[in-house]
Order: sequence, then structure tokens, then C-alpha cells
Amino acid sequence: MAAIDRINELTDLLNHYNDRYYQDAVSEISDQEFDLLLKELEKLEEANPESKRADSPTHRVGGTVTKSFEAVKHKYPMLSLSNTYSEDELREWDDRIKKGLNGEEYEYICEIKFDGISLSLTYENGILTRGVTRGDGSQGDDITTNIKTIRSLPLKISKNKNTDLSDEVWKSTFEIRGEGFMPTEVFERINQEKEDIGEATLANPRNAAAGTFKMQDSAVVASRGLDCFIYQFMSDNEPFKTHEESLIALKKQGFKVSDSWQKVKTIEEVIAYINHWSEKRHSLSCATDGIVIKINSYAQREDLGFTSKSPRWAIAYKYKAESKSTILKNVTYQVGRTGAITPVAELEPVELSMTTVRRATLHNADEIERLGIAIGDKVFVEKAGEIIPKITGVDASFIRNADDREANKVIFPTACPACATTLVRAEGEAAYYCPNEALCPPQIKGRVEHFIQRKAMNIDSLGEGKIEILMNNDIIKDAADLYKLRSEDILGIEKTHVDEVTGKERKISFKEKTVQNILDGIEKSKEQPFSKVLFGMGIRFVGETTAQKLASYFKTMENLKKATVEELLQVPDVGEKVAISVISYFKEPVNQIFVEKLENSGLKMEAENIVLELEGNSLDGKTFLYTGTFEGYSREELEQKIEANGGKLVSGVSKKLDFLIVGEGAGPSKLKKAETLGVKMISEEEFTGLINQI
Ligand SMILES: NC(=O)c1ccc[n+]([C@@H]2O[C@H](COP(=O)([O-])OP(=O)(O)OC[C@H]3O[C@@H](n4cnc5c(N)ncnc54)[C@H](O)[C@@H]3O)[C@@H](O)[C@H]2O)c1
Ligand SMILES: [Zn+2]
Repeated sequence: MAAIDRINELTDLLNHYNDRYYQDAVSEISDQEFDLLLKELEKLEEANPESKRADSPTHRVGGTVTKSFEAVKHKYPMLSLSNTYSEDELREWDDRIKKGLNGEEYEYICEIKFDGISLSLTYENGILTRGVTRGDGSQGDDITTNIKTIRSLPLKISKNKNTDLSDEVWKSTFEIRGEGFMPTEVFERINQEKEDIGEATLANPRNAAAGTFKMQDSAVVASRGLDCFIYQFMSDNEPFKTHEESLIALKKQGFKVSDSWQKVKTIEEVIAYINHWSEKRHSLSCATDGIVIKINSYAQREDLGFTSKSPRWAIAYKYKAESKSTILKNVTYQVGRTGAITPVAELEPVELSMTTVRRATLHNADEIERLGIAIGDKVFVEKAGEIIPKITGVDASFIRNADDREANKVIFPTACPACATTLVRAEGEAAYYCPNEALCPPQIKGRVEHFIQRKAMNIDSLGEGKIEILMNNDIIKDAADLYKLRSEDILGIEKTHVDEVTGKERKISFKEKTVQNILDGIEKSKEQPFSKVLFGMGIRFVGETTAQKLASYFKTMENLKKATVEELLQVPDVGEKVAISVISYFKEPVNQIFVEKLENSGLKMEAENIVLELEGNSLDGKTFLYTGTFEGYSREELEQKIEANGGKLVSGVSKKLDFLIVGEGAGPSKLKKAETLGVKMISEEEFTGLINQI
């Protein structure tokens, strides 16, 4: 291919990946592959400068502004960082620094490279007034309301805690730069919740953070517990001479600066820092993808200057995602509780990032098609976002007989591997489903497992293995049958259970003590509140929180069974998808019988107002909705306050809404609708006034 054609091809391809990454928070390829293609383009452009396109990704920051937020021009441009994956290139960069500074002595500050999104935060008169994304580097999206949900970020700088700096500095207009991220544990929690309700999980913490920071509803953003590490101070009257001074001062003043930075003098010390963090970084609360090395002295930074895309005085060293090749032994298809079919690669065990990997997810039929794998191939396995092992491609250096390979091509099944029902795929969804909800064994088993889990009925004396035995011996047909169990039904049964993940064998036998434990656990579960019973029933898209909201709105199972779509839509956070799912659940005869069995077993079918002690009845019968964030109440506190005083929360602006409580950063569409419909809008103070009126 002629150089110009390849330049055009790479330019289009990389611009496409940039759009997907920055606008949709989706990575179609790994960062390393992206960076490799970018370097290839850089080299080609250098050799053929006349063919370089104006929209080339090599000299522009990758992102853009979006239509959904106001675009704000940056006072100081927000650039990218040049990067490398190799120690040799790092040494070459150090040589260039040495030359650029004409033999002057210099120091580096090494920092962890946090993997989230760049944020610019402006303070005026000691108040956080604006938070903006990097965007295209010269202008970004104004996401102030979302940024204010970060608890570690001072909204107000109350007092100068810094003896070395004058008050003037903290009162002046200045900008702080930092990396906004989603803590790993929040990421894992959200994914667990998504799994619980049968929704697709988020790919990695970076993409999750990028998506969340750009959500329209800041109340949802607040519930996601985003955080931010600060790494830079900027103002017109620069009070610092070195980066080190600025980090110390920012920390003292209450900004969240990670303690992981270190001052070093030589490139060998930089490499030692890189090695020190290469494994240890996995224990941090934030996803990381490398190390940033920066010149410490601001005067020297000025001497070295910038390219159009990044500073010359800094570089990022990125850790390679650990990848190994191993034999694909088989592909199995798991049927989930909701009937979704997930292909799983069974691998020859391989050591990766300190764990033994035996299986990897293949996501869905499209992914299998894209990879073009055959049983017996050698495939590359990688930890995506350092968490879930995934297959990235076929190892072409392992040569196989072509016919043999063709005969072993992995083909996604058309029928359910468990019950042979023809699979279906809903429009716009990547997953295939087995529609045989009522009789497909793994779906039934999955529902029982869901029912007994800690967040639902909490029967911890039962587990996956024991449930399998109960079902295989026809002792139970669904979760409700657990409440009919008698000790003579199960005493003495034995089975060897093989753990699917570890391959370890475990013998399970129902001796007297085990049986008693099981029965006690089942009996005790009858005390679980109505909301947990509701969650345990496993209605599609009804997660833990939605179950709580439904329970506190409808109060009883009877009411919920009779609910119409319109009524369901009145419940906070309940949208059309959930409403329709609830209605169709109760329409299904199998489910009606199941719920009746639960009722007859003595489970709680009514909500108790334990959390909600009634404070008064000043809001009696009135409906409320809120938008934005509030000084005196968190989202939960406000909701509790409304209900504890006899008010009812609803989910959307309609004529029936009595009050819309308007907070900071209120959603413009809600305000407009309320105005058109003549709904009364009140401030936080007015709301507090309503409660306290006698
Ligand atoms: N997989 C894909 O499809 C895809 C697409 C586009 C970009 N990318 C990845 O994104 C990279 C480009 O993104 P980028 O321009 O934001 O560069 P970058 O993320 O590699 O580096 C610059 C950013 O690092 C962040 N950072 C984290 N810790 C920091 C610290 N201590 N000090 C300073 N900055 C710190 C800042 O947000 C800064 O903007 C590419 O190299 C590629 O790896 C991937
Ligand atoms: Zn099936």
C-alpha cells in the first residue's frame, strides 16, 4: 500500500476510535493497539509531511465537546501526554531533556498515572465555581454540577491552612487539574448490581467514569461515588517554583493528592519507581495505567516547552497489559438466570498477573465471529482493565492444518445447550436468550440461587452445590418449595460437587447437623422484609434498590400485583423498561403460582416502616419530585424526609405532581415541563419550611 493510502486509512481509523472512546466511552481496541497505530501514523507523516491531513490525530488532543453540556473555553489549554511502553524510549526521552536543558541539573517528580478523565476545576474567592472536561483541549464540557458530587473535593476553601502561602493565593482565581475516576469497589458494586438484574456490565472503571461524569442527572452521578486525585495548580501569578512545592501545598490545603509521588534525580531511579509500582498499583482504589514523569522546576519546564499536543517536559510510561498465549480447549455456553447465553472459553491453565486463568469470557456471538477462533487454536489471553480475563486474538505463530481448523471453528449455537429451545435475540441486543423461562433447568437453578443470596433471602446454609442436589433429586422445583422441605426428604443424600472455576472437588453430604442448619436458615429467612422478598423473586430489571422503592411505594404484594404501568411510572427511578417487566411478570401463570406459594409459606408480603419513623404529617398525601443537588440533604435524606412526613415521591413531572423541589444544577427539561404544566416549584428552604409548619 502506498504511504498516502496508509496515512489516510490510519487517520480515519484512529479518528473513529477517538470518537468512540471520548464520546461514547467505548474502547473498540486496547490502548496498546491504539498507541501502536498512532506511532505508525506519526512515523509515516514524518517521512511524508505533504500527505499529513489537517484532521490528523497525531497533533490534536483526542476528545471533543458534546452537545449535551455547555462548551467552555479553557483558560490554559489542556493537553495530552506523550507516552511510551519501553524503557529504552524512556532513556531516549531523558537524553532529550538533558540536551534541552544544556547540561543543567534537573529533578523529576514521578507520579502514578490514574486512569479516569481529566478535569479542570476553577476556584474564585475560595469557592469552586466551575468544573470542565478536557474536551478537545481548547474547550471542554461544563459539568460543574456533576463534579460537585465528589465528596473529597473542597467546595469552599475556608481558611488558609498553609503557612508558606499568603491568603491572597487561595482567594485569587486559580485552576486545579486532576483525574476524575470511579473507585474500583464502586465499579465492582455497580457491575454486581447490573449482573443481579440481568443487564450488560460496564467494561472497565475508566469507561464507567467517563460515562458517569457526562450523565445528565446529577443525582444518579452522586449515587455513583466518583472521586478525583489532584495533581496540578495553575494561576496567572504562579506562587510555586517547583511541582513538589505545589503538591505539598495542595495537600495541606485539603485537596486529595495521592501520597504515591516521589522526587528522583536520575532515569534509573525513575525505572526503579516504575518497577516498584508495577504490581503494587493494583492495590490502589483507582485504576491505573502507568506512571507520569515530570520535570520538577517550573523554570526548566518553560525552557523545554510544548508540542501542539503535549508538554516536552513530561512523559507517560504505560504498563503493558500482560498477555499470554494458551490453547483453547473448548467453548461452553452458560445459561444465566435470565436466559442469556454467555460463551466461555475453556483454556489450558496459564499464569497471568499473579493468578491462574482457566477460563475467559467471550462475551457474545459477535465477539466469537470477530475473533474467528477454532477449538485447538493458541489464543492470546489478557486481563481487560486488569480485572476479567479476555481473549484478544489468535496466536498466528502456532501453525495448524487448515482443514482441521475449519472443522473445529467455533460456531454459536442456535438452540439452548440446556433445554434445546431455539434461541432468540432481541433487536439491538448483543446477547441471545433461551425463551423457555419456565422449564429451562439452569434458569430455574439460577433463580433459586438468586433467591437465597445474602441481598435477598439470605439463606447462607444453602449454596450452589446443595441447590443442585435438591433440584437433581426432584426435591424442589422452585425456590418456594424450600419452605416445604422436611428433614426426612434430604437426610443422607450425598454428592461430589466440582467447582467450575477452580476445578476442585468437594463432597457434600446431608448429615443431621447440615440438615438442621439448612432448615434453620430457611425458617429464619421468613423474617426478611418485603423488599428483599421482592428482590429475591428475580423480576427482570428489578435490582435491590428498585425493589426497595417498589416496596415502599406500593406497601403490599397485593397492591403491586394490581399496579398499572401509569402507577408504576410514578415510582422514583422506575422507567418504562422496569414497569413493563413488572407487569409481564405478574401476568405469567407460573409466576402467579410461585408468588402464591411464597405467600402461603408465610413470607413478608407487606412493607414495614422500620427505617421510616413517621416524623409528622405535614406533607400528607402530597406528591414530590426533586431535581439537582442540595446543601442540607443527600438524595437519600431528602427522600426519607418526604416519606417520613407523609409525602409521596414520584418519578416524573406530570399534572398530578404537587411540588418540584429545585436544587442547584436542576435539570432544564424538568423545569421547563413543570413550568408548562403549572407545577409549583419550591426551593430547598421552602421545602424545609413545609415540614416545619405547624
Ligand atoms: N482504546 C481506544 O480505543 C482508545 C481510543 C483513544 C485513546 N485511547 C487511549 O488514550 C490515550 C490518549 O488519551 P489522552 O490524550 O488522555 O492521554 P493519556 O490518558 O494517555 O495521558 C494524558 C492524561 O493522563 C491523565 N493523568 C493521569 N494521572 C496523571 C498525573 N499524575 N499527571 C498528569 N496527568 C495524569 C490526565 O488526564 C491527562 O490528560 C491513548 O494513548 C490511548 O492509550 C484509547
Ligand atoms: Zn434453555
